Amino acid sequence: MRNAGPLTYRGESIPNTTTDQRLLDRRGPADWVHTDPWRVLRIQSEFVEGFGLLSELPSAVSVFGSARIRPGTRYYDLGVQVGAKLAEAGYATITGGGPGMMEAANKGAKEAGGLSVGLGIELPFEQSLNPYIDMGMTFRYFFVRKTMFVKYSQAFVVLPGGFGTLDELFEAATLVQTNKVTRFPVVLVGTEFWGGMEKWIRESLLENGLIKPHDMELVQMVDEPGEVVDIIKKSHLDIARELDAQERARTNGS
Ligand SMILES: CC(C)=CCNc1ncnc2c1ncn2[C@@H]1O[C@H](COP(=O)(O)O)[C@@H](O)[C@H]1O
Repeated sequence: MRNAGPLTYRGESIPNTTTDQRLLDRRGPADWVHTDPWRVLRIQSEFVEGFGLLSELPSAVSVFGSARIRPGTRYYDLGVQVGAKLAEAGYATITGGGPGMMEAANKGAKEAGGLSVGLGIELPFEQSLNPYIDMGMTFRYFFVRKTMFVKYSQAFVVLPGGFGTLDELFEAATLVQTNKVTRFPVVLVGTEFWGGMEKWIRESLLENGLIKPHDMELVQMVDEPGEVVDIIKKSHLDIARELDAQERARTNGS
């Protein structure tokens, strides 16, 4: 008889090698490393690592913005202030971990004593997580990384940025619009920067009936870092009250 892990073999069914021998004794062809079934395992391991890193994170806000804005500019300073205000309000700051506005928000958060998190992405050119990150992970897959931003933060703040930032903004807007996430504030910072887009959304999307009037309220726009935090705090307070009322109604009803 032979036990192979949970399996039992007897008589002629007993294999002539052990599982360890089959694993360790031969190399075999390596083509499977480049196949989708193997990639699925890698994708799975990214979810496992990401959930492991972030599942005990305190309340957090994801901050998005351009990778290209340099230190010493007014937008960079705005990013630093946003990170600092979030830290002062007790929120961890999660960014894409890269340079520019991501670095600015991480810097502000860290220097104000908050928890600063960076979720980087593997890119075709060399790049490392910015130096203001307390906890970080670099992802291979954009879609795994995006899940982490949504799952482990309670609000999105969007600073000036390009295609990457727009992608993150509209993903959030779509998730809220389709009720995939509920009660999730999305705040744009910089009326001068975002005002043109809001006008276009109103004139082209709303007026052609491509979005509903209340969809315009899914995203709020402000200038001051303090206002960003006020909106998020108010929204979270409203949610807490609503959950409390639901709980009281449930216990009264039972
Ligand atoms: C200098 C350079 C281009 C570095 C790129 N390095 C990056 N590192 C991490 N996240 C990034 C990077 N580029 C884009 N992203 C993601 O896309 C957004 C910025 O893209 P963009 O610069 O607005 O379009 C960020 O919020 C971030 O989540």
